[in-house]
Amino acid sequence: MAYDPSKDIKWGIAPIGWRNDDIPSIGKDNNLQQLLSDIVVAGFQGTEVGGFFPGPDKLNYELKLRNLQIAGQWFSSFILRDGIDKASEAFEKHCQFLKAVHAPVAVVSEQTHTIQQSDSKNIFTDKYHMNDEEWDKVCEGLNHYGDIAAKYGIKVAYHHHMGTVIQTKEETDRLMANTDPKKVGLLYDTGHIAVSDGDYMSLLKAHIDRVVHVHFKDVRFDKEKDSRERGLTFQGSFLNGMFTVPGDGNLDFKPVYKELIDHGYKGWIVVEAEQDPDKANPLEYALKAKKYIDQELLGKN
Ligand SMILES: O=C1C[C@@H](O)[C@H](O)[C@@H](O)C1=O
Ligand SMILES: [Co+2]
Repeated sequence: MAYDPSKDIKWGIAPIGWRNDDIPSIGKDNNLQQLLSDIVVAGFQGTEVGGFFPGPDKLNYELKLRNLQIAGQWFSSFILRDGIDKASEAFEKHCQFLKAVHAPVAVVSEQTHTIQQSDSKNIFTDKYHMNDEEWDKVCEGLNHYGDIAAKYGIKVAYHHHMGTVIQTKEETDRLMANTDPKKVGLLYDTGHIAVSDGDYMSLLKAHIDRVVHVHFKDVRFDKEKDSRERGLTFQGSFLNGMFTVPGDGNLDFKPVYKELIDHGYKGWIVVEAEQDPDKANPLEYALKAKKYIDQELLGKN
């Protein structure tokens, strides 16, 4: 069948604008029903699973009422800390949940040594760099995850992420080179690579054939500069307004979207903007993102 982006690409928005798994106190009054109904109002087709979501039966029931789907769910991987066998047991449980909610991808991030939740480390300068032995172990473990995920009809979408062992393009290049393309796909996150490397197109162009999931996160350059100058933590930076929804910050999503469709990308594009919901009303920002996507990327009036 001919490629048709209007059918082959699904648009979602992540719960992170409503409630943040890294800081559970943020947005704690926004419940599941409120979140899912806001997503319908804003015109998205689905979301990712948040830490506060219920089990599959209740979740599937609430999704069906609103004709929404689950795109995937974050998995905090600890291959280096726990070893491949123990980490794989946890990953297999994750895949069982994803299968029960009909999600196509597992969003994987190696969290050993991460400074993402640190309340003191400078997110712009203090990340950990793996040695050769650690690199080999992570790549081996991720290939193993690929085998597990395949049993459940799910793909591994590896998330390069600020403050983690795989953050930069150089690190993502090494990961892609040392894992099996049939087992390990890439999650391309505009916001994380823009803050890490500045250039957010090269990573996409280099690995477009591995991309199985996409996060659209915009960056406010003035807030990024301020956060960098003040040496803020990851949480401090997003509470300072570093991230926002597409169309509200300084990244240009047109070449990103063009690159994806020029290469026949099939899958989800999920808007993901962590902000303080008390300052950035989640529904208002979801509507803003959808308007930008419709008008600027899809050419709708
Ligand atoms: O995909 C993501 C999941 C979050 O937990 C994370 O902190 C955020 O920055 C992100 O990109
Ligand atoms: Co992301």
